[in-house]
Parts: sequence; structure tokens; C-alpha cells
Amino acid sequence: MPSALTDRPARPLRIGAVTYLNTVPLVRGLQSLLPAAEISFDFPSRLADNLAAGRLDVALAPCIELARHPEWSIISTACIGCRGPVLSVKLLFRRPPAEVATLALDEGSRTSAVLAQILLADQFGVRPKLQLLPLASSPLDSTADAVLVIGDRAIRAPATGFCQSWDLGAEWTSATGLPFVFAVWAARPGLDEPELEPALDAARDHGLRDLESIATEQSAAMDLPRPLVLQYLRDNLNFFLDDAARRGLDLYFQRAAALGLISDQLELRFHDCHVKR
Ligand SMILES: C=C(O[C@@H]1C=C(C(=O)O)C=C[C@H]1O)C(=O)O
Repeated sequence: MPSALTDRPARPLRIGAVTYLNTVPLVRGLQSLLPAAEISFDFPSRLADNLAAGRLDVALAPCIELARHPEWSIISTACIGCRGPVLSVKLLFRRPPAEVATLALDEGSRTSAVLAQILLADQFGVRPKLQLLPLASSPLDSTADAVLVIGDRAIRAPATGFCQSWDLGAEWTSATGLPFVFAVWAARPGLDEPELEPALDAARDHGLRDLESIATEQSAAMDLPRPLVLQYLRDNLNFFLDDAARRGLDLYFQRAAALGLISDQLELRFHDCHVKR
């Protein structure tokens, strides 16, 4: 039923969040802040597709997708980023980087899929042929010269079977001196939910105050050492889209455009236009 005031169907706000450990601090308090919202979890690439298809109102979307959907706006200062090694975005090499002719990309990824191509092109001048690493396949199943894996499975990525591995957060920061941003909260056009932005920011702040208990709970749930989980959430990840993170994002988009991986007319849109370029 359309509501009389807004003329839109009165349905719950549909929020899509990433299904990895990195997102737990961002969403832990969200349901109690937005009791009527429907929060679902999926892989980053699917969240982007679902937001684009109108199946979600807001999603923790791979930031490269902002370039492909200029109609989306960023709706929170909460993000998934890093300022150095990230631990969960890895490029595993079967051949030395300068000899990479085939690159398999984690099906769950969009941002890191482009980041891997930027780093290989900028540092070694290689433009490999792309393949898909399906979500259900192990990197060991792929015969590509280099294999990108992200998320929880990258934290556990195999140490054997590959001659070298890059942590893409570390590679980006040592090449540029800037932080990196993997995903941001993006809203579909026309979304009018004034309580959403403060809730997303507050949920992040709440999660960060609760890292010790999240680490205890998640290390048991994921069978990972608690110190590793705590270090990942507290030290590797950065959850703030601040000025330095935005400079990293700008440079990433510039490099992606220079390589023809996105159009070069990107202008980031922020909800309510409270941050302008
Ligand atoms: C740090 C990470 O960032 C992720 C990487 C993404 C991508 O490559 O598209 C998208 C969302 C994030 O969850 C990770 O998943 O390990």
C-alpha cells in the first residue's frame, strides 16, 4: 500500500551488508538502531547487483561500483578500508608478477578485482587476461598465474602452492602513501530515510567500542585465533571515510580510469550533499 505522505510503498528499509568478518563491527548494533529495517548479508559483488536491480535500498557496496552507478550516493562515514596491510585481500602468484599473463578474480570482489589490475599494470606493466574464481572454488583449483581472493577465505589463504603473495592493502599504501577504501554504504537514488545515516555511523561507533567481545565471539565462530581476529578488526581495518581515505579513493579512481577500467567522469555523490567536491 502506498503511504499517503510519500506515495511510495510502505515497506521496510532493505539494507544489504557484507557477509564477512570485516563487517561485524559495522552492523552489530544496527538492528536495534533501525528496528523496522530488513538486514540481509551477501558477498560484495552480489550486494552491488542487488542494489542496482532495486532489490536493496542501501548496501555496503564495493566502491568501484560508484563509478558504474553515478546515481548512487554515499550515505555514511562508515566504510571498510585499511591504512596498510589488510590481511583479507590477497593476490597469490604462481609466477613472478612481471610474468603474469592470466589473473583469476574472486567472484565476490569488484573493488579489489580492479585494484589487482592497477597494481600489476603500474608496478610491472602487465595487463593479464581475466578469469573468474567462483565463490565455491578454492584458489588451489585455479591454474591462473595469479589468483585474487578476498574476505574470510583470504584470511586463511593457502601458504603452499604459490611462489609469492601480495597483501593488496600493503601494496597500495606502500606505492601511494594513502589509505585504501574497499566498500562504502551506498544508497539508491531517491532514498529518503533521515534516520539511516546517523544509524550507520552510530552502529560503527558502537561496534568499535565492542571489539573485544566481537573478537571473542567471532574467533570461536570462525575457529580463528582470538588475537588474530582482534588485530584484524582493530589494526588492519579502517572504518572511517575521512579525508585521507577519500584521497586514496580519488587516486584509485584516477588509476582505474587511466587504465580504461572505468569511465573517467566520476564524481562522488554524498547523500544530502553535505560533503561536496
Ligand atoms: C577488506 C575487504 O574488503 C572487501 C572487498 C571488496 C571488493 O574487493 O570488492 C568489497 C567489500 C569488502 O568486504 C575484504 O573483504 O577482505
